[in-house]
Amino acid sequence: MEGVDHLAHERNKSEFDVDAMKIVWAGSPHAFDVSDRISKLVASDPGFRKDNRSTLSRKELFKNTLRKAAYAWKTIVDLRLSEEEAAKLRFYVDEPAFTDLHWGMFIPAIKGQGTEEQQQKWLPLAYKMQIIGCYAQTELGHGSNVQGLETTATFDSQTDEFIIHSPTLTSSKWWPGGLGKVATHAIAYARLIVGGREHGVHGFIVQLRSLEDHSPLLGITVGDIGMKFGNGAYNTMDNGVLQFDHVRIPRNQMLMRVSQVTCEGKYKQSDVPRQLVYGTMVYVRQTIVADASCALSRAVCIATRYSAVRRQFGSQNGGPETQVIDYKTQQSRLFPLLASAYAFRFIGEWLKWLYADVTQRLQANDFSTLPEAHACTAGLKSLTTTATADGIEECRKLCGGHGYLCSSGLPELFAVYVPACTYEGDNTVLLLQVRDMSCKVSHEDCFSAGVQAVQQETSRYNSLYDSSRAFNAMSLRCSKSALLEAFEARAARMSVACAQNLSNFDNPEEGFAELSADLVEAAVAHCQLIVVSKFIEKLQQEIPGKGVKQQLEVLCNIYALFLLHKHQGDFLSTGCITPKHAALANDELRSLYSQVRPNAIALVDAFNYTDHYLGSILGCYDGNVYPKLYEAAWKDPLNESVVPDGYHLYIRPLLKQEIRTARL
Ligand SMILES: CC/C=C\C/C=C\C/C=C\C/C=C/C(=O)SCCNC(=O)CCNC(=O)[C@H](O)C(C)(C)COP(=O)(O)OP(=O)(O)OC[C@H]1O[C@@H](n2cnc3c(N)ncnc32)[C@H](O)[C@@H]1OP(=O)(O)O
Ligand SMILES: Cc1cc2nc3c(=O)[nH]c(=O)nc-3n(C[C@H](O)[C@H](O)[C@H](O)COP(=O)(O)OP(=O)(O)OC[C@H]3O[C@@H](n4cnc5c(N)ncnc54)[C@H](O)[C@@H]3O)c2cc1C
Repeated sequence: MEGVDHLAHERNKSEFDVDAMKIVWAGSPHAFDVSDRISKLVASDPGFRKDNRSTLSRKELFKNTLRKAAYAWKTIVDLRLSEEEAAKLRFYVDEPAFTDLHWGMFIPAIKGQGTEEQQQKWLPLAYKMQIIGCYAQTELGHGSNVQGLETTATFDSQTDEFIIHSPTLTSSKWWPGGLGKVATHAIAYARLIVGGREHGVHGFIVQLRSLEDHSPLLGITVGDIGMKFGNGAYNTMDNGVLQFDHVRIPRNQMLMRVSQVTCEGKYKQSDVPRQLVYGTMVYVRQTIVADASCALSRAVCIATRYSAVRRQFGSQNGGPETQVIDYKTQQSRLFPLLASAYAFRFIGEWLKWLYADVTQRLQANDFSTLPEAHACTAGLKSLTTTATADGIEECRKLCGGHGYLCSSGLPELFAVYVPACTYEGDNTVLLLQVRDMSCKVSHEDCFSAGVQAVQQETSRYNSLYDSSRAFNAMSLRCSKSALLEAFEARAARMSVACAQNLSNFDNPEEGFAELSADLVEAAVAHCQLIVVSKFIEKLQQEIPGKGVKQQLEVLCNIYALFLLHKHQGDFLSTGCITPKHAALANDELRSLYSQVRPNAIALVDAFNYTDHYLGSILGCYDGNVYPKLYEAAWKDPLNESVVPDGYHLYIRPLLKQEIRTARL
């Protein structure tokens, strides 16, 4: 029935103020207002329709993306949207496009690595989209190993130019989004050579295409790298290939905040650390963490609403069957993901704060917190994207057969999301960067000390071990500090074990390589500790709204106890908890799931997603799933004719046993 809310009875059960939770989720009343307004604007504009993506050919899909990007820009300009509103609009349009890289990497790279003069020249053009940029770092032969890039930038003092060149096939730029068909400019990373000496990888602004007719400039070979995973999905993006054949650019197009080349051919390194060349990646990794909560919450919203609609088994005396959300197994798979979505929201907020703090310090030439920012963004990007990709797939399974339909929205969401585990740094490679993060992570101090500090860490571990032995059922249930200490003790113990094993090797590099799988596990433990500690910190703030804080307390406990249950081997083997505690944690989880159950629908309503953004029949707000699935099936292009194309050629001869003579 049109207009009936099939989930109203679920909404009536909720025990907290959903509107207040919407503000907590958005971050502030202002952020809620912007997000709410812009999401509705996009949802109500047919120009942003997206329900036909999976049936379009690549060419149609890409042209449609170009149209939408142009239409989005027109909307932004016509409505004079602020930078914040424009970013939200691109977010809710919900289609990977060249604009992501233009706004998300090209502009930040110029801001972070360009001199004042370079920023003044290039940023106004980029802000008005009079040039469109991409971020061309990865090559066919090297992605993770940035120092292994082969493209060269050789200074020619005679002409005051750099010559950008791809000396080998493997030096071809490969993957940059927006490069394939759209970008007019690139930040290209190349090995700098001045006076025959190499100075490592630096960024250069290179024009690729004519601003008149879009043809590639002299010496540039450029194109798309081909279809990627999934129908529709990330194929709206023109990931590209690029070769330079001795392309000349003026000297002042090397990004020169970190180091400079003078017209006499002198290479000068400023006080700024070399790692700032990697600064754009730190920025984007931080935004990827915030995005993880969006993607996971979207999948969880779909799976939760559908689980309340779907019924299987358990009918008593002809009454309705059981809603699948009432099965304990469904709850134990779904509710930890709901809790993770909230946990990632808050860690994203914290990381945003951390990044803003580092940026402010960098502007004042204080580079002291850069290593920690790098370790935290790398580790948390890895943790949250892995959990989100796995979580989306779990949500698909939680929706049974219908989750496999494109109209559930979940296959496309997974296909679009899963490369987040690879881009901006492969998740394993990034976890290996967490080696500098401290064993002494607490909620005041999340950073630094170094795995080598074995003695200090061992004594820290011992004291944590003593306090964690004081655990009992009450402390697991009521005391956040007991939980936090268990996570601290586990992370500390795992780091100490790595450090002790490392000290058995004469050559640290060899030890590091040999023990890298253990180091990765220790890094995950640290990152989980940070997420738990920041969730607890969030709860220490004032949170207005009836019952809102209580719901968040429950979710925080679920997040922590679920991890404790899942990784109980680590917790038990490090002696942080006893088998009895592990069993108590499990009992407590079941009780927490029962507390979430009546609030589950309201907790996903708090994400405030429009049906347009969700893009899922199973997740639609009114829960009117079956008529919508039935209707959508008939709209499939295959159903345009009753007898399919190909009947006379392939089906009829088969039925008439003429197949051996038919020409296939
Ligand atoms: C709003 C946002 C919108 C849009 C964008 C979002 C999504 C769009 C979708 C996709 C876009 C995708 C883009 C890309 O993928 S761009 C390419 C990204 N590439 C990578 O991430 C490569 C991964 N590799 C690396 O980051 C590094 O090379 C790696 C850290 C793995 C290398 O380590 P290594 O130690 O071998 O390197 P060195 O260069 O020798 O470094 C030595 C030293 O420096 C420290 N370090 C490394 N990276 C950083 C950094 N980023 N910041 C600060 N410090 C850094 C490193 O730890 C070493 O320290 P130390 O041990 O103390 O010497
Ligand atoms: C959709 C998408 C969009 C992208 N967009 C861009 C873009 O806009 N600009 C750009 O420049 N790049 C882009 N990239 C490239 C991306 O950044 C790289 O693919 C990524 O950094 C991984 O590097 P790689 O491909 O070299 O993986 P590899 O390093 O070759 O990884 C292969 C395997 O080796 C393992 N491995 C590698 N090194 C180590 C190690 N030291 N220790 C242990 N294991 C290791 C990895 O864990 C992985 O399992 C994009 C990639 C994708 C998929």
